[in-house]
Amino acid sequence: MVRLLNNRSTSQGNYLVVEETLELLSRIGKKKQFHVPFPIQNESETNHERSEFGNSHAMQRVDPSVYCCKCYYGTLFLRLDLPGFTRSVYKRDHALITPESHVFSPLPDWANTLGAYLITPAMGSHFVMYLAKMQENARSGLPPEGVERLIFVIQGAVNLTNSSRISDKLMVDSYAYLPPNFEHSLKCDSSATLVVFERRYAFLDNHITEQIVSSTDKLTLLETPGEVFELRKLLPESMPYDFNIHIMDFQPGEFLNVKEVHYNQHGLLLLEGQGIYRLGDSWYPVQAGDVIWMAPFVPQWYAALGKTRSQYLLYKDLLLHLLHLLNVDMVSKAIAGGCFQSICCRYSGNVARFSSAIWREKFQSMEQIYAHCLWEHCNAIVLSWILNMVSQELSAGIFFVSNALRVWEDLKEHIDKIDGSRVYFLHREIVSHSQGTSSISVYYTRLRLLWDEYDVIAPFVVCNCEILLLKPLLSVNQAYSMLVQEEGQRQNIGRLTSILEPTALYSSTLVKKCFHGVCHYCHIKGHKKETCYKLIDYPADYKFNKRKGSAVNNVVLSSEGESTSSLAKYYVPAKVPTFTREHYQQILEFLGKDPPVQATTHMAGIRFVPFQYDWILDTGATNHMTFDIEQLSSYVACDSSSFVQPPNGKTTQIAHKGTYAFSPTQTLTNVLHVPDFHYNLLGEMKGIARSHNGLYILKSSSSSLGLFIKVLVFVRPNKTGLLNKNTSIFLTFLMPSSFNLLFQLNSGVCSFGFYGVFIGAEDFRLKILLCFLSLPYPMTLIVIFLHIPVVASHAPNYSRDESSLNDSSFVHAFSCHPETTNAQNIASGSACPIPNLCSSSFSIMESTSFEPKTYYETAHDKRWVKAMQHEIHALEENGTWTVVDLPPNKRPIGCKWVYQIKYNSDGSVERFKTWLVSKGYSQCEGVDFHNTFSPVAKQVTVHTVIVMAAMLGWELYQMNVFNAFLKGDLHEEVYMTLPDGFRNQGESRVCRLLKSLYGLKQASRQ
Ligand SMILES: NC(=O)N[C@H](N)C(=O)O
Repeated sequence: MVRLLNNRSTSQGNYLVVEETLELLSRIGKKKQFHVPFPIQNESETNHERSEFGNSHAMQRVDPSVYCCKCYYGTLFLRLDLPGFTRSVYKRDHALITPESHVFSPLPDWANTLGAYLITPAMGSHFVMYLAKMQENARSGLPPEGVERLIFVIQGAVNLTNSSRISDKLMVDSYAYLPPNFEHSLKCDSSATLVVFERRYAFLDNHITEQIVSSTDKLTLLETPGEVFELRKLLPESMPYDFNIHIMDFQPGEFLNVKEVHYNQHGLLLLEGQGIYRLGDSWYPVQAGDVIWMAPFVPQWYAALGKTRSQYLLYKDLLLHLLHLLNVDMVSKAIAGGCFQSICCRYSGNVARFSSAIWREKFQSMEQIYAHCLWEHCNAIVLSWILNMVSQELSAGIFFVSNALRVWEDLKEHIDKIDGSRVYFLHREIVSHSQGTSSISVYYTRLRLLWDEYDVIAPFVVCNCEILLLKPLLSVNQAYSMLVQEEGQRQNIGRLTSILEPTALYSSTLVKKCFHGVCHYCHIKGHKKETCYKLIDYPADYKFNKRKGSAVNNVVLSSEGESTSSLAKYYVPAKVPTFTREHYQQILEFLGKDPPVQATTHMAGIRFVPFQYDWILDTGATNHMTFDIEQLSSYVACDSSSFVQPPNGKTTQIAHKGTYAFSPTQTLTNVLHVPDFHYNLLGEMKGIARSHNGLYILKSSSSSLGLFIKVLVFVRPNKTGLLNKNTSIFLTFLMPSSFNLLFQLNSGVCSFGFYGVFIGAEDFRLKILLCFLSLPYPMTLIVIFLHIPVVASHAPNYSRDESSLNDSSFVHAFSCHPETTNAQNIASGSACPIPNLCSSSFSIMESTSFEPKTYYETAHDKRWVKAMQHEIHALEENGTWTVVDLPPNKRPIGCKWVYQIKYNSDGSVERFKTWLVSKGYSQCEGVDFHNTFSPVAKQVTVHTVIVMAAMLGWELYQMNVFNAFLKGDLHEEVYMTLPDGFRNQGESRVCRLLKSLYGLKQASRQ
């Protein structure tokens, strides 16, 4: 190494070359002093080369294809000797292709010629650069239509003949430019090596290019302001030529002054000398024979090193008139090489199309071409937007499409498939997104993102929430600041209310117990036998050393109105919505009580989701309306001029008019079917109901009167948050027969709610309170009456008064404590705990249907009734049972309906599905069953069959059987009660099961 540096050069370039070699060697464990095995080329060798090239300044010029064997520096030779080593590099925005990595193969359409493609569009270029090694009697082929060609001779000589039979002999350093579609032929008698550049010609106006034959020595040196290198250009600098080839000469030590970054792409062949090329962030020692591809905008810089001149040939595109077509975004996009190539391929495809002969015919004038250029420009920009926006997975599929509209439509089609489910997902996210403990700005930002996406992919849905009812409509920012203000206020008073947060409530007061008698069971004063803890078990939170007064929870209102906390830690989240003082007073008013000295309120809860098929009360609409024709028992079509006009000002078509039956005895006539609606609206109550204390008492077609009400019921949890195990609480609302059993609570959760629409009797108040008396132990029930005016003209208005925000006091509650309820009082009507329905307004977001849990929730919903009938029909068809009288000494197991709404991928309801499930847990081994097994195919078995069918070429048929237990005969004697809805009052007959049913011990378990 020392010898090398001393003998040849101390220039930085050599030093780097050698240093790099040493570093490489040290990395592979050969770090030791070594001698350059080959002497540096001497004059005679150089002369030999010169004679081979037959050209005066070919001192270092060699055939690049064999150059690796003749390199100047033994150090490089050493490196190339290493197994698998190459200096070639291929990166996203540049490539160095060195001679040892050239691969030659016969050039198509050329005779006796081997070619090595060095730069092609596969790299991202819009041109090709290749070496053509012509052998004896070699002949060239023609480039494809519309493609122009430039050849430069680097070794040997060729004869060029054109269609006019004019011939030119081209020696080393000679070149020829051959316009697109120009007939020509290159012939070689002995051998020649050419570097060839080809690209699709970008036709412009009426300009055409001409054949040029010349050599570098005939070219004049051009001015290079600010630069020191010598520059010659092989082609004229005129409009028709869309590229040029530069010959650039550098003396040792000279370098590019400008650290160039520009839109042009380059193909470079180093003809002589050596130096350092900087490409992007990489620095490459280069020498004669090396080829470089430079993508647009790759930072580039060259310094000539060594003792002799270095010279390179440089392809440079001149898309002056197409400059706008080059889209920086596309190139700068940080994507993997393959993708990048694809973009450029596609891009060059555009250019190619632009320049094709078809275009030439297509466009008559410059205006047309410019118009098309503009189109291409927009197209390219939109394409780059799309490509930059979509995920890598998606972009892979669209790289090859060059028309932005097509890409867009493809994507739309592609993504539309999941659009529905995305809409559904967004919808649900928006509906269920709650502020929780986050600040309004966090909440707002997240919600805004959801809304923005929703707005884009789903049509605008008119929302009648309170803020949106303001006139003039607030801007989003105004609404935001209004909410922030409100947030501030609430923080000041230390309360945070969120209607979507799970809420429930316990209220109890220090009102003196109303029952003064003695329990007949334990003989202790203050309660009755029915509510005696000794008899019915103590609640877990029962305080044995109890002081007067009941448990205190979240809010304690002293006479001074201060709040304190006590038992909250047991079962109430730290920040739960609380009652405001107004609410509390309202409740007390309902209860007909004076504000106590001390009162307590507990809250816990559930999320409230309305059922789409519920009827929204007292909407103020002139007519009753339903969105669903299926709900009408009889109807007639309306003519196309029938419209309703909701308060949003739009007119909406009425499709039908018909009758809706709430129950066999209660019907609504003249109900309009308005398909555009999302809810059922009960219009003006006049005529169908009379108002009484804010309740609407329905006049029904029969003599019995009904009451519409939506109720949420919360039960106070015990201390540990759990109801006593095995505790079933039956709340019996004494209503018309079908609603007798309202619900059963045997949940282990600390609080729960129930939501439903009931048709009650006229003396509802009395009966609802009476039922509380049958509670097993003291328990506070909060009944929340909800009234949801979707298009109500009397919906709360922000401007009404400053307390309007608190008007989310949709909760009208009353507390009922068995110990505090005076049945006599209530019966005599002196206590009036029924809230005013009219004022209980509550705006709620549209939501999806919920799945009923009990038969009673579905008994009057035609869809569920239909689904149940369908299931029964299928079971009977399959011979699942026969209906028999229950034999003596036999005990039937129960059964239960299970409901599920099946959704399409777009969130719309596909169908209402029901299953009849037997209560197999009450079966006894040896009586009702002996063995348990799996009468349905296991998934793995199905897979095996499919695999076998695929392997053996079987045909597979798929059929859908409505019942899971097509087979699965029962051998045991199992009796089951008749399913709900298919049993008459007092019916004693049962189903003798012949086939398995879900839930049976004999049924599937996997
Ligand atoms: N890398 C180069 O040599 N670039 C040239 N100076 C050019 O683009 O003009």
